[in-house]
Amino acid sequence: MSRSDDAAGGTGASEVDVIVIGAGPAGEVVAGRCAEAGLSVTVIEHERVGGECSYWGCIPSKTLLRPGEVVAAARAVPGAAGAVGGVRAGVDAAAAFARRDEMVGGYSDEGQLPWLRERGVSVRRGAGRLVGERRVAVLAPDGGEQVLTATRAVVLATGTRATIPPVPGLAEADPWDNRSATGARAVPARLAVLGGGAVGAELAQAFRRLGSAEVTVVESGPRLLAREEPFAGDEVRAAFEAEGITVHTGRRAVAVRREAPGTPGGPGGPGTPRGPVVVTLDGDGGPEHVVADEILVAVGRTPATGELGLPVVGLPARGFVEVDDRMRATGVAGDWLYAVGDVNGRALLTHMGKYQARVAADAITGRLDPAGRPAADRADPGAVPRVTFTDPQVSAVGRTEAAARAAGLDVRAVTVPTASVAGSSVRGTDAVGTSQIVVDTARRVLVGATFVGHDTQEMVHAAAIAIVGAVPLEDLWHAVPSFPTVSEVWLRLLEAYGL
Ligand SMILES: Cc1cc2nc3c(=O)[nH]c(=O)nc-3n(C[C@H](O)[C@H](O)[C@H](O)COP(=O)(O)OP(=O)(O)OC[C@H]3O[C@@H](n4cnc5c(N)ncnc54)[C@H](O)[C@@H]3O)c2cc1C
Ligand SMILES: NC(=O)c1ccc[n+]([C@@H]2O[C@H](COP(=O)([O-])OP(=O)(O)OC[C@H]3O[C@@H](n4cnc5c(N)ncnc54)[C@H](O)[C@@H]3O)[C@@H](O)[C@H]2O)c1
Repeated sequence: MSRSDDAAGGTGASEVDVIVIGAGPAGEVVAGRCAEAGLSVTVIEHERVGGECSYWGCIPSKTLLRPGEVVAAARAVPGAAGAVGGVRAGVDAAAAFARRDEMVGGYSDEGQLPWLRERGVSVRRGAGRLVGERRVAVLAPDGGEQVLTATRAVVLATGTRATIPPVPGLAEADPWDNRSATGARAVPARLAVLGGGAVGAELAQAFRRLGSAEVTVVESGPRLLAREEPFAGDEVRAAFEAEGITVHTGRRAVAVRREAPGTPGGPGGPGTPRGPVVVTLDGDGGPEHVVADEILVAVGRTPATGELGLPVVGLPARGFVEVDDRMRATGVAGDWLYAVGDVNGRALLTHMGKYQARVAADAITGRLDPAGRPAADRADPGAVPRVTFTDPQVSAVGRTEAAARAAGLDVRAVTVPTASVAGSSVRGTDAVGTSQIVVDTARRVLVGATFVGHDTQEMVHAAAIAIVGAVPLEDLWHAVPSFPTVSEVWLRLLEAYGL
């Protein structure tokens, strides 16, 4: 089988071992790992190799959060505080945007191609869609179409797009989604954010610290970060309110109006300023309207499956592609169709998509896992790590207390203040947050852990290892945390449990 690399525009082979549709983080990894195992692989991408994460997700959002985080951290350290102004005054938005541009490679995927090239993966530019069993049509940017055949497997890795809810007037108001927000070139004076999940919370704080005078988060559920422990959302809310971000929970936008959309080239003509947007809220307890200069929609994700031709193989035309633990699409016979990453809806996180990609590649190539077992997803749902990069951070892995009980586990949760250890105080005067472990009382092992606080992002992997390794509490007792680190919170938690 030929291994032509047509990333530069060649034609490539029409029959290969594996075809991957979508070259985001999940698609890249499944393609690379299959190729490393000696298979011929073509990956089809209609935008940029690297996907949402690289250009409009993880990377730009974390880059835009970072300046505000550093300035806030410095302000909490007597001796350093004088070197920076106020939390927002110290942030240079133009320089932050320039750094963002650098981190996204100037929105070019040139830097992402060598990794695939080195593995002999062929990249086809165009939109892929299923046209039969193991058959995929590629619609090239020039309108040409070619049908490719996979002798072994087709892997769907097309990810998701921002969901725009059917709120009257919202679409006409030309709202921001994660792409426009992470790609912003100016800071709106007033920003309204619909949705208080990870996207909404991170970007609300990023823009407040980049200089937005008013940021208002409207969340329909009872709290921010609903997937996490309730105390996490409450503590992030308290931090938001302390720095002037308004949070409305239990409220929905029922109408949106923008007098003059005024986008460059739009109804108001090139360069016309956009008029303010007025968001009408339902529910009680707060204002009826929020007025802002931009409105960011962050209410969840819609799988990019509508154009994939799924009915051809007997699957519903839209929605997430359901998979088994080997990442095979359920309901499709013959073990040839796989789905990895956001598109299967299991865990919408880059690292989990890449883990699923390794599982799928090994399932396709027949490689056993390091323990000699057939490749399978053994992390989800019990050991999914996640970090929300707000300040304070919410770093968690495994099940929340409620999710553990819902899964039928008999658990006991203990909490301690993250600030109860010297490492937190040495870091600064602003220590906040709660840390918690959720313990399976029958096995005396961790099934969940959450650390809210500063610099907790690096603590979560220790908890992941404790959960995946099913380390008994009695053994964890001998894992001595260094002094003075924030990790000493582990010791406080074990003591709180009664050890
Ligand atoms: C603002 C924001 C911040 C985030 N921050 C984090 C974070 O900090 N950490 C984290 O773990 N996750 C984060 N995420 C989630 C993360 O971005 C996704 O989980 C991840 O990008 C999913 O990877 P994927 O490969 O499954 O899909 P995607 O990254 O969406 O890639 C799919 C690719 O498929 C292509 N494609 C789609 N349809 C077709 C087609 N028919 N033919 C050819 N190509 C096609 C697309 O162009 C795209 O390149 C964030 C998301 C957002 C929106
Ligand atoms: N740091 C990270 O790892 C990170 C950062 C960003 C995104 N992500 C991933 O991206 C995924 C998508 O994030 P997201 O924040 O878009 O979705 P989400 O599902 O996490 O949160 C969306 C929120 O919007 C609320 N909502 C829904 N409809 C609403 C409406 N009409 N009005 C007001 N609120 C409404 C929901 O109650 C929910 O709390 C997440 O699942 C997460 O895994 C991860």
